[in-house]
Amino acid sequence: MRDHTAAASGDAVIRARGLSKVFGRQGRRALELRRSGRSKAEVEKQTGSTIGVFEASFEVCRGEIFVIIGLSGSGKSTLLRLINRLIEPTEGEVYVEGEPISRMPAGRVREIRRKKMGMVFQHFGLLPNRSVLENITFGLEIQGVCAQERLRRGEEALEMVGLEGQGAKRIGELSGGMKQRVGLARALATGQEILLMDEPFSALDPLIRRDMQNLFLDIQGEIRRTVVFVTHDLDEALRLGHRVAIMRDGEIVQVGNPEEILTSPADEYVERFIEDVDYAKVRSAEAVMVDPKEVAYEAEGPRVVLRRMKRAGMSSIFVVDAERRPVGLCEAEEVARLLESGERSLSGAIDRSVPSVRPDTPLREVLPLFVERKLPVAVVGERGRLEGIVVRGALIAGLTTGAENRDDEAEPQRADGALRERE
Ligand SMILES: Nc1ncnc2c1ncn2[C@@H]1O[C@H](COP(=O)(O)OP(=O)(O)OP(=O)(O)O)[C@@H](O)[C@H]1O
Repeated sequence: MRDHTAAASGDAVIRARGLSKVFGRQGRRALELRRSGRSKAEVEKQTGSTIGVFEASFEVCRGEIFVIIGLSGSGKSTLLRLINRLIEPTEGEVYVEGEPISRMPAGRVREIRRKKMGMVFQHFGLLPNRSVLENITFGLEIQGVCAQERLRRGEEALEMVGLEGQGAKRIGELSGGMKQRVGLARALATGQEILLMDEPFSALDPLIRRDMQNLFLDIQGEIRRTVVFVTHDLDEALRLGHRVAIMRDGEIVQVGNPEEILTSPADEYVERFIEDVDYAKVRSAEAVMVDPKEVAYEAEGPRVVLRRMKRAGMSSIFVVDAERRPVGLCEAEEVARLLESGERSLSGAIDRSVPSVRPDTPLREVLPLFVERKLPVAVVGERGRLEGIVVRGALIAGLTTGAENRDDEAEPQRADGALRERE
C-alpha cells in the first residue's frame, strides 16, 4: 500500500488510512483482485464492480490547501466525499481531528458536516429567490445561530469577497463571477474549519477563474482554513496547492508540493501529466523576478537592518556588498539574536549558501533551487550585481500561466487588486 503521510508535517486535521471505495456488489472481491495485481479495468470486467478509490492514505494539515488532481474518472470526487462520508468507504478509515468519521453514528456525522466541514461545489447551489445576504447566512440559520449574529457574520463575509453593501440583491441579478463570490462568502461565513471544494471554479471563464483563485488565496492567507480542493486543472493545482495529490485509476500516485512534482515526477503517468506545464511561456528568471523590497549592506549593523526589515514587514533580507553584489541572506530571527548578544556586525547572521542565477537562466533550471529550500533566489546581472529576486510563488505562477499573469498586472482593475501571489 502506498502511504502518502510521510511528507505531511504539522498538525493533521484529516487523516485517511487505507481508504477504498468500490461501487457495486462485489466490493471485497474487487479489492482482493486489485491487490493481486489486476488493473481497475480487469477488476471491473471480472466483477462488474468499479473501484472508485483504492487504498488512499494521506494527511491534510491545519491551514493547508491540499489539492487532489487527476483525469476524469480517476476518483477525485469519490475521495472528497469519503472524507465527509457522503460516500461510505468499503474499507479504511478517515479521522477528522482524531475522530474516526467512518465509525461515527449518523447524527454525529451530520453535526461534523454542519459545524466543522463545509462543502463547496462547482455550482454553489445558491437559492435564487433569496437575497445575497440570506444565501450567505443560510448555513448559519441551519446551525441555529441567532439573527443578529448571522447578520454580523454575513456582512463580514460579504466584505471579504468584495461584495460589501450588496447583501440585499437577488441572486438572479448577479453575474456568474459574482455568484461564485457569494458561494465563497457563504462557505466562509459558516466558520467551518475544514472546506471541501469540488471544482468550485471550473465553470468560470479563464479570467474570472483567475480572479477567483487570487481572491481565494488572499482570503485563505487571512483565515487559514484547512482546504481539500479538487480540480482537473494542473495550473490551478500548482497555483493553489501547498501540496498536490495526483490520482490515477482510484489511486494516489504522488503527493508533493508543486516544485517536487514538477522536478521529480513519481512515474511516467505524472510525467505525462505535467508535460503540459508550459515552460516556454515565460522562459527565464528575468520574466518573474521582482525588486527586493529592501536590501542590507554587509557593513551595516544588526540594529539598523532589523529596523528596516520590521518596517518593510520582511522575514528575510538579501545582504549585498558595497558594489551591490549579493553576499547572502539574513533571517530576521538571526539578526535579532545577534542584536541581543551585543554583536556589532551582521556577519554571523548571513547565510552565504543562497543560490544566484543570471537573468536569462531558464525557469526549468531555477525551479530545482526551491525544492530543498523555500528561500528566494538572487538574480545577478552585469558585474555580478543583484538585479532582482525570484520568490517561489511568482516562479510557480510564471511556469503555469505567467504571461497572462503579467497582463493582469498591467490591468489591476480586472483582478480587483487581488493579485498577491502565495509565497
Ligand atoms: N455512483 C457511482 N456508481 C458507480 N460508479 C461510480 C459512481 N461514482 C463514481 N463511480 C466511478 O468511480 C470512478 C471514480 O469516479 P469519480 O467521479 O470519483 O472521478 P473524478 O476523478 O471525480 O472524475 P470527474 O473529474 O469526471 O468528476 C469512476 O470510474 C466512476 O465511473
